[in-house]
Amino acid sequence: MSDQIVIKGISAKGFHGVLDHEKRDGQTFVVDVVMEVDLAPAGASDDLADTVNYAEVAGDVVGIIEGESLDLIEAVAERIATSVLTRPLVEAVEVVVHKPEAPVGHPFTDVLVRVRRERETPVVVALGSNIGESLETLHHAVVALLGAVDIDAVSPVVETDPVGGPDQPAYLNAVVVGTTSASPRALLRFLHDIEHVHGRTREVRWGPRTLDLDLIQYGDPAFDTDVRTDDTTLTLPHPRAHERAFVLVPWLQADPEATLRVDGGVRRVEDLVAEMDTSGVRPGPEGDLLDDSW
Ligand SMILES: Nc1ncnc2c1ncn2[C@@H]1O[C@H](COP(=O)(O)OP(=O)(O)OP(=O)(O)O)[C@@H](O)[C@H]1O
Ligand SMILES: Nc1nc2c(c(=O)[nH]1)N=C(CO)CN2
Repeated sequence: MSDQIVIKGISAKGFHGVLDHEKRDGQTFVVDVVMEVDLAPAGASDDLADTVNYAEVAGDVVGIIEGESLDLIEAVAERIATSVLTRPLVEAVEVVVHKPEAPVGHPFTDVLVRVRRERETPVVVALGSNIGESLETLHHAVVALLGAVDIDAVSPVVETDPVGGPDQPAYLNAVVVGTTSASPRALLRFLHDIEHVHGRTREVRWGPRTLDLDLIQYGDPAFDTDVRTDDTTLTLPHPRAHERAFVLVPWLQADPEATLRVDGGVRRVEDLVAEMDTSGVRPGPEGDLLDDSW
């Protein structure tokens, strides 16, 4: 990602510092923020909703400078970085906090700290294949996912009866859980690119496919940090995940503590699985999808 939104020289009075007089009298702090954001969607749509409103970010930064008194500019920078990363479109942020009136005791022009923080959002990706060498395809897809996802766990492979669509062969399904610094849309594009490499075409709804990668969840509903969107090009959480044993059974195997937002409420995947018919899901070929012995 090379696109950036840069705000330089946001200036406000704060009361941060180790010394008593710094906390009492205050001084000027100056902040630069560099946000890594995919600007192509806003470039095409000319719509503020597709990007990050820099005025809002500047307002948040001033709020932190003027807010709770901290000892260290490191802590000020960290709070600003955390605040900027709550915006789902920001994939990474660099924050510089300058303290040009710092009590250094010698002539100087500036003192500053610089931090860079990347988003590390928990994500769940479901994989399916029922055409070609499905096991090999799933293995290659999991390895390709490493380009955007730090993988925490890969489920065992399950063999599943097809759900919906025309008459078609059984599927191999699996689920990957991990974290990503990519935005939801950037991650979906990445998934589509992997599908494309494996010759995925979209002709029949729920029809047979060489490879299907679905973004099931982005963020953690247990901490209310999951992204919710009704947009048909990216719906989160995936609108059919809660009723699909071929997603929930392997997901539970990969993460026994998993939770999913269903109709606005947070449900344990373990409970959802206990309530559903799982007779169409069987153990698949044994082995580790990340292992290159396939
Ligand atoms: N959470 C999501 N994960 C993946 N694709 C999504 C998601 N939300 C919306 N989509 C959109 O759905 C479109 C169709 O995706 P796809 O062809 O994989 O559907 P499908 O696998 O046949 O059906 P299903 O969506 O029920 O799994 C994609 O172009 C994508 O933009
Ligand atoms: N068993 C199974 N059935 C499906 C699957 C799948 O991955 N496994 N994917 C579908 C559309 O995404 C439709 N039906």
